[in-house]
Amino acid sequence: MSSSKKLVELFYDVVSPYTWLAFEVLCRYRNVWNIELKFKPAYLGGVMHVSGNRPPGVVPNKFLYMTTDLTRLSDYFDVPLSPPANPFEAMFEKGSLNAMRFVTAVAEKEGDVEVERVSRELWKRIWSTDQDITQPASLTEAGLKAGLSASQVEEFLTLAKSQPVKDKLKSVTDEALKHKAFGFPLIVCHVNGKPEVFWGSDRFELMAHCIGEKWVGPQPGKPTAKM
Ligand SMILES: N[C@@H](CCC(=O)N[C@@H](CS)C(=O)NCC(=O)O)C(=O)O
Repeated sequence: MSSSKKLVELFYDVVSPYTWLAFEVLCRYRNVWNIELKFKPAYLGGVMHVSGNRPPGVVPNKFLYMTTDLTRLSDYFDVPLSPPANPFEAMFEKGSLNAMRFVTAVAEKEGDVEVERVSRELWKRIWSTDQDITQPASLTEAGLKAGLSASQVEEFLTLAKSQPVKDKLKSVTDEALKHKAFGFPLIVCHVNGKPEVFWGSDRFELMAHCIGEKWVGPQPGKPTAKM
């Protein structure tokens, strides 16, 4: 990493639709801003539990608002978000523990490219095509689509059940909690040795200001405003 590059860490969990937006934006800006983007797969359930927070979707009016909000955001960010038929089942009953252990296993053995691709495929399943992300067959499908070989997928499925990978996911989640996380996306920008912590996919303008960069909308490569 060139010394002038600012380190930007994205703490994420594929159970979070807002985090998918932040993930895609940061992937787009990675080559526009002078940053090194570091993926930090973590477990939102743990963050919620330890911080004493409650998922926003459990308040019925907030849930309704979020459904509308996500539809608008999908268009604005150009990310194919589409809520599952039963978001409560997908988010709270099935959850993302297995999926995030799988991503953690990939992160332990592979580089950013693989982690990015596998994470995106899992997000597509839960937040676009309404598919399971808990079963080994589901993780296998996501892994293969992300370009992993069948033997790599097999290895990561086994690793995901191992204590070191479980501990790693917990330690990254603890790291987010040390930054006082209460939800995701949690984006930590290291500016002059100091961590600047942002929550949400709606803080990019402020974040850009803090790191001395320019926010030009969610699609930096494309012309702005539809007139
Ligand atoms: N305003 C934020 C909302 C992000 C959000 O609601 N994230 C959820 C997970 S999908 C969360 O962590 N919520 C915690 C809370 O609302 O306190 C955004 O636009 O990104």
